[in-house]
This record gives sequence, structure tokens and C-alpha cells, in this order.
Amino acid sequence: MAKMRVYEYAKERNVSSKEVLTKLGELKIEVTNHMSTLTDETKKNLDKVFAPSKDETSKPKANKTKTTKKGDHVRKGKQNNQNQKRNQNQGGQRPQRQQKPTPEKITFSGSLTVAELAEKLNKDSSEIIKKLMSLGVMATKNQDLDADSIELICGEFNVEVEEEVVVDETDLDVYINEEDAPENLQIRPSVVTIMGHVDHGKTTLLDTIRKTKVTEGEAGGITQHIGAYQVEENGKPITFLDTPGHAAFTSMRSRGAQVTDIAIIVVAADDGVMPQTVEAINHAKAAEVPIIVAVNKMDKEGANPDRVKQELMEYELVPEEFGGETIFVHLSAVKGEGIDDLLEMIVLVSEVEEFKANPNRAATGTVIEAQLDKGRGSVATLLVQNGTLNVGDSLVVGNTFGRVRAMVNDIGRRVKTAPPSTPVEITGLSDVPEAGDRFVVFEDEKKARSVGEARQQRKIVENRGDNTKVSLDDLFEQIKQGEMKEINVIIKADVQGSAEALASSLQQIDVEGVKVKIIHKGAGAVTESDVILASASNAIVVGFNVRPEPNAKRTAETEKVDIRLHRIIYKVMEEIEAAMKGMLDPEFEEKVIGQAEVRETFKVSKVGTIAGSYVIDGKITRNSSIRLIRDGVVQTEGEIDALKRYKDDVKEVDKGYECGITIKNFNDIKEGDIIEAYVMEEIKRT
Ligand SMILES: Nc1nc2c(ncn2[C@@H]2O[C@H](COP(=O)(O)OP(=O)(O)OP(=O)(O)O)[C@@H](O)[C@H]2O)c(=O)[nH]1
Repeated sequence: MAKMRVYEYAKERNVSSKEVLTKLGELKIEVTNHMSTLTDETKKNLDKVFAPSKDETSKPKANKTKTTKKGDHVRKGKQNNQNQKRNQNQGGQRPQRQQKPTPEKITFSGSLTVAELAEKLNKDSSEIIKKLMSLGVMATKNQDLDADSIELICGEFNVEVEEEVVVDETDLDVYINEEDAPENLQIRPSVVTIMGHVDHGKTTLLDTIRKTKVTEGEAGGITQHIGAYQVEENGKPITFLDTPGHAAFTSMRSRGAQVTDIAIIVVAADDGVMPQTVEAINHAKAAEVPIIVAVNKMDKEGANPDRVKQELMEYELVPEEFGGETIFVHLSAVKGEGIDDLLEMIVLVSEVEEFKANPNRAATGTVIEAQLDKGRGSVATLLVQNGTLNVGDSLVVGNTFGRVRAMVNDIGRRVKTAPPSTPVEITGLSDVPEAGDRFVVFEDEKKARSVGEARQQRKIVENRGDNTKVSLDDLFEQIKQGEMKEINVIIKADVQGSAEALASSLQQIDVEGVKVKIIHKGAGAVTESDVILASASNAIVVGFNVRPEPNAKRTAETEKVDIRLHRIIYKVMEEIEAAMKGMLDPEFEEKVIGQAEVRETFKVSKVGTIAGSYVIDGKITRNSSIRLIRDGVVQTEGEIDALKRYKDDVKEVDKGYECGITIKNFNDIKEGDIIEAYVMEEIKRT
């Protein structure tokens, strides 16, 4: 048997190379790409899947690839027949290209190599290479051509081209984004999240709403926490997500799930707008959801709702009485006052926004929370966002799958169905999904299983999160490819004034029509919440005179968020501008090698202040540069003067050991300070 490459095999079987590659992956047969050759044995294995059964030769195979062009479905049947005829005529031999006429039309998906294009056009590769040369492109036989080049070459031969969009069946978005005909859509309850500053009353408000509303009419109704609950106002249901705070809200969004329709920002009337109020506003704005302001603690003596309104105007939340459109509701969550007003306003906003879904389709939605229960196995609270979920449905949830064994609603009742915007707790999944994972119900159990298993497999292979996040290093590439018109930036600075100054300076940079958009700015260390917001908004975090908190650093690593730390405004500007122009000089990058905590200080005349320190992470080396951090703010950057263990000078001190550190020309060291050691490392480009 002649040697055959993956793409040739795919062609012969009239499936895409990608499908064959996926199958090979499933069969655990290693190949590099579509140009790899197949052994006879591999071919036989593949034939079990791809070879048409004898009585089916004229029927197109159950197609895994959908082909679309400008929204139209392209039929492949004709091409199938042609291929089959050709195979029959020539007994499976490779066609004699020279003798075949140039086709009128070709189709392709993604890209083609020069050789593949030549084959499709019934030409010799050398002919294509020559054409490319005449167009100023030097290419070899095995080089990939993008869609534009393929179109260009085909134009030269007067051949029509059609690009097939290959649909990845394991991508849940494909099902979630399937559009419903407008006539099938019906009004659904809104899904509400409560956010705001610490202690402003988020939890109390959620509890009060639940207590006064959920249990009404439920004689002895058991309310259980499943992560979300539903209440009714004038016969209109509203769904509340039971995890207050913007971290949960945004971490879901960073995973691609937008569950909230309306954000309630709680502000205590006696405290006013605080840093986390601003964060919450920015999170809601970034998610583009309508905001209702709940001015809470109105029962308190110092309550000053007017001040809250004044302060919020700065964030473009202007009440109607001042000519704006933002709804403000006065509340006392503790006394239960104003709750009905708030619910009424939520209903009002819902009516204006007209949140809709199609209850008559297979359900899709998002995991609100999930855990492993000793008795029941994997237990997950799902929010149905479209369709209706039924007991017995087969579904894929994130990277796991299963069948809905039992379903319980927010008041602990067993239910058989869950329409859109309903939270339900289900059992029956093979594994525990993560909050923010999406789910899709499949009519066909086998399909749910195969998609679920493929996703599970893929998760094992590729670590979660692809590299689509922006980093300054690849910014220019994305700008060039037209993928980026705005660069989202989050600024954290030592004081609010510097954050403001930096924001306005950055916004003035205008390179080739690309603008800087400030998603959030504030004072203080870079927090995990900043990183999650950056991840959800595809933003870069700029820390000015501040450092990331340890968990922010960890999250940035897993979420692949780029954090840039600076001490001089023009350096930040220079760096961002250079990146936008593609001139970033990435030769050296700072690498933090360790941190030591100052436990005690000793003042010694002649020597200065000695920091009796304990290495809490990595190591401190004699030659490293250091910075001194106090409460997340950088006090100084400099060099180590002496590094000692007891009385001896040492080259380095590892984690878990004590040491004495003095900093060159710097003595203002205090207990609790962190000494961070770093080195400049050359970036190795691949
Ligand atoms: N007087 C008064 N106190 C309130 C009101 N709402 C909440 N509180 C009190 O404020 C404190 C904080 O309320 P929480 O509901 O825990 O606030 P939170 O925003 O959920 O706080 P975190 O969960 O820490 O972010 C509690 O002692 C509440 O009793 C109110 O309307 N009036």
C-alpha cells in the first residue's frame, strides 16, 4: 500500500484533516500534523471510523464538520460523489495531476500548504511556488498558506474559493450560542448579583430578601443554601445569586460565563463610597450590566444618602433627580425597609431590558457552585440560562458529564423541570465541575458522553486556559492582526492621585488608532480581584509603586495575566507605547527569586539598620537586587550591602532560614517589611 499522509487520507474519506487528527488523538496515535504519514495499521484503525459501509457509499457520512460561508450552509454531497467516483475510477491511486483540468471551484478550511493547494488545483507545486514568487511571496512546498494567499493564487487561476468553517463539536459555545428564532423567545426572570464594599450590608440584604420573600407561604419551608435563590415580586420571579461580592461575579465572567443581568451596588449611607464600591462599579461596567444602587443602613444616625449620590456621580451613576438615569433605592436591610422598593425596581429594569430565553429547547447554563458530597457524589448548583432542564437529561458540564439523577430547587423541594433563570442543585455528574463552567444538555446520551470525554481528555492534555490573554509582548501582533483596537488596563498605585495621573497620561497615548481604556484604577496593592477582573476583561495590570499580593501573583500566573510593575510614570508610558508600536525591547525581564520578612531590626552605628529577617519564599542572594515593601507599597529599590547568617557573610539564604540583611544607603527598615529579591533575566525567545 502506498504511503499516505493524514490530509490525503482525510481527503479520500471526505472528512477534514482535523477530524482525522482528533480521532488519532483519541486512539492515542501520535502524529505531528496533517502532513504526517500513516502506517497501514493506523489506516486500518481509522477505517473503522471513517470508511463508508458498503450500502452507504452514496450517502454522505454523518458529518462532523459543518461548513458555512457567510452564514450559508454549504453542501458537500456533490464533492463527496466526485471524490468517490475518482477513487473508484482510479482504484484508490493518486490522481495524475497533469491530466486533470483546473477545477472551477475549491473549498478549504483554515489553511492549506502549497502542496495541498496544488493538489486541489490539479497543478504541480512548482507552479504554485512560481506564482507566489511572482506575487512577491517566497514559499516552500510544505509551507502553510493563509486564506488571503489561497484566494490570491486561486484568483490567478480563475478558480472560485470557498472557506469552510470547521465547527469544533466539543466546544460548548457552539451549542450555547445557537440562536433561537425570535418567535420562540419568552420573557425570563432576571438574575441579580449584589456587590459592594465590605460591611455595607450585602449578606444582610440577601438574607433579608430571602427571609421575607422565599419562605412566604412555605409553611415551615426549609431554605437551603444552594448558591442562588428565587423570590417573587408582584408575581414576577427574580433570581438572586447568593454569593455576594465581585470576586465571584468576575471570576465567572473570566471563565466566559455571564450569568448576571442586573448588578445591585450596596453603599452604606453612613460610610459612603469606599474602594470596593468603586471596584464593584467597575466590575459591573466591564460586564456591561445595568446597575441599581441600594443605599443601605438608612436607619443609622449618620445616614447621609445625598453624600452617597454626590460621590457616585463621579462614577457616572447619576440619580434621576439630578438628571441622570441611575436608580437609587433607600434601604435598611436590618429592618427590612425598602426591600419591596428594591424588588420593584429590579422588576422595572427587567421589563425594560426584556431578558428572554427559549424554554422549549435543550438546556444550557452555568455552574454556580459545586462540591463533592460524601453520600451523593458530585453535587452542582446550575443556573439554567436557556432551555429547560429535566431530570434524566444527559449533559456535559465543563469537562465532566452525566445524567441529571435528581434535581432540588432553592427551597429544598425535588423538582422534575427547571425553566430558564432557575437555580437547581443536581446530582449525577461523573466529576465535580467548577463554578463558572458552562453546561449543555444533549438529546443524545452518546453524544453527551463523547463530547464530555473529549473535553475531559483535552483538559488533561492542555492545561486550562489557552494563551489568548494579552501580554505586552504579544500586543503588537494582535494590533497588527486587527484583533485589538483598545488596550484594557487596570492601574493600581500607591495613592489615588498617582493612579489618576497615570490613567490620564496613558489615555493620551494614541498609536495607529489603538486606544488605552482604563477598566479600573485605585490605590493599594494589586489584589486577586484586580487580576480576576483583568483576566475577564483581557486587560494588563499596571502596578505603580505597589506590588501584587501573593495570591494575586499566583492567580496572575494561572490566568496568564500580565502585571507590569513600575516606579516612574514615563517608564510606564514608554513601555505601553513601545508595545503598541511593536518596539518593546523584551531582552530582559525581572524575575523575583525570593522574599524575606523583617522580624526585628538592629541599629548599629557605622553599619546602619540591620534587618533580622526570615526567608519566607524562594531565596535571597547576595548579588540580587532588592526592593523593600511595606503594606504592599514599595519604599525603596536598591542593592544588598551585606547578607549574613549569624556572623558569617553568605552568598545566599534559602526559604525557612533566618538572616541579617543591610541595604546599601538605606536605613528606614521596619518590622513587618518585606524584602523582595530579584534578578534581571534574559528572555529566551522561541
Ligand atoms: N444599622 C444597620 N446595620 C446594618 C444594615 N445592614 C447591615 N448592617 C450591619 O452591618 C454589618 C455588616 O453587614 P453584612 O451584611 O455582613 O455586610 P457585607 O457587605 O455582607 O460584609 P462582607 O460579607 O464582610 O463583605 C452587620 O453588623 C450588619 O448587621 C442596616 O440596614 N442597618
